[in-house]
Amino acid sequence: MEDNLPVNVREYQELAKKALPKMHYDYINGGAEDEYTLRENIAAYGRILLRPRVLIDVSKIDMSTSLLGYNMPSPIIVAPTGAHKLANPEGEVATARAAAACNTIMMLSFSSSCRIEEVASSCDAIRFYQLYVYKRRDVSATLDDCSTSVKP
Ligand SMILES: Cc1cc2nc3c(=O)[nH]c(=O)nc-3n(C[C@H](O)[C@H](O)[C@H](O)COP(=O)(O)O)c2cc1C
Repeated sequence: MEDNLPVNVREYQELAKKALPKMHYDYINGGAEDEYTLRENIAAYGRILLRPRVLIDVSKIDMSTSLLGYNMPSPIIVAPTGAHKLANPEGEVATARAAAACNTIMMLSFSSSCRIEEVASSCDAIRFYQLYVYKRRDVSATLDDCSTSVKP
């Protein structure tokens, strides 16, 4: 394995900061308003302590679970996040391919920088779509039709 691979979120964060234009990095790294929820989310994860299973056979571990009837190898999915092309020219198509490689669920954001059909046809990940219900219900209905009509 390469020595210089990032080992945690903080190290990925540092790499992203170097690689991305400031505006794109700030959008991805920032939270809404005063970022109270962002800080609370990080603190919440910090309160979850993992007990190391020292001297226990971990050669066969099973973290599999299911979500809405879909089986997956671990309880980790791609949350809906907008504008992936800010970070990668292939955008959500690349993210969906990564989700498929991990056998996990790709949840496409309403603010996707790729078309629903484009993402759907690019990989066989299990795909969810995040739909906002607008005052103009015809807009929501069109997106709903579009997301459910693409091939499973
Ligand atoms: C850059 C960015 C873009 C996001 N875009 C969306 C979005 O388009 N739709 C949405 O429902 N949530 C969006 N979110 C919220 C995430 O889906 C998720 O709820 C949030 O990051 C908290 O999840 P976490 O605690 O697992 O990090 C976005 C979050 C980030 C950081």
